Amino acid sequence: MPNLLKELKELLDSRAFERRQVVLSSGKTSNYYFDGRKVSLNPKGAYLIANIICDMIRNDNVNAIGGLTMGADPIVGAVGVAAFEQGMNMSLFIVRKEAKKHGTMRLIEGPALQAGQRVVVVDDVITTGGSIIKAVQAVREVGCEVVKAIALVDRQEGGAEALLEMGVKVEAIFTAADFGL
Ligand SMILES: O=P(O)(O)OC[C@H]1O[C@H](OP(=O)(O)OP(=O)(O)O)[C@H](O)[C@@H]1O
Ligand SMILES: O=C(O)c1cc(=O)[nH]c(=O)[nH]1
Repeated sequence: MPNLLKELKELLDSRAFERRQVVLSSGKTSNYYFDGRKVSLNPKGAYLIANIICDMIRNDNVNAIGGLTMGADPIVGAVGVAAFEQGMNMSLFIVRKEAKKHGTMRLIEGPALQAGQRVVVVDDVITTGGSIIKAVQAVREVGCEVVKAIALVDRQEGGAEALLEMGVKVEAIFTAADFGL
C-alpha cells in the first residue's frame, strides 16, 4: 500500500472508529461508528485525504468536486487546496440538506455549476448512500455529469449498489472490511 494510504489508514483506525452501539442516519443501529470528521478536520488527515483524492481524479477531466454538508465540507476544502497546488483547475461546491430559505435561496453553494460540467461527489462515509444520492440528484438537476463518487470509508451496507443503480460508480478509499469490521 502506498505511503499516503498507509498513513491515512493508521490515522482513521486510531482516531475515527468508535466501537459502541449507535443509531445511524438511516435509523438503523450499528455496533460501530466511523467519525470521519476526527480525521478530515485534523491537518495531517486533511492533507492525506486531499492528496489521495487528487490522485484518484487526476485523469478524470473533472470540472468540480463537492458533496453534501457536512461530512463532505472539510474534504472538499482540503481537496481544493491540494488541487490548486497541483495545477488542477476545478471548482468546489457544497450541497445543503435543504435549500436556504432566505437570501440566495440556494441549494448548492459555491461558484455556480454549469450544465455539462463533469463533477465528482465526495463524502466521509457511505452506508445506505442516501447522502451521496442527495448530492448527485442536486448536481444532476442543474445538468452536471457525475463522473464518480468517492468516500473515505464504505461500510458495505448497500450504498455503493444503490449508487450504481443510478449510474454512479463509488470508489471508496477503504472499506469496513479493511478495518476488520
Ligand atoms: O450513506 P448514508 O446512509 O447517507 O450515511 C452516511 C452519511 O451519514 C453521515 O452524515 P449524517 O447524516 O450523520 O449528517 P452530517 O454529515 O450532517 O453529520 C455521514 O457524514 C454521511 O454523509
Ligand atoms: O450511516 C451513518 O449515518 C454513519 C455511519 C458512520 O459510520 N459514520 C457516520 O458518520 N455516519
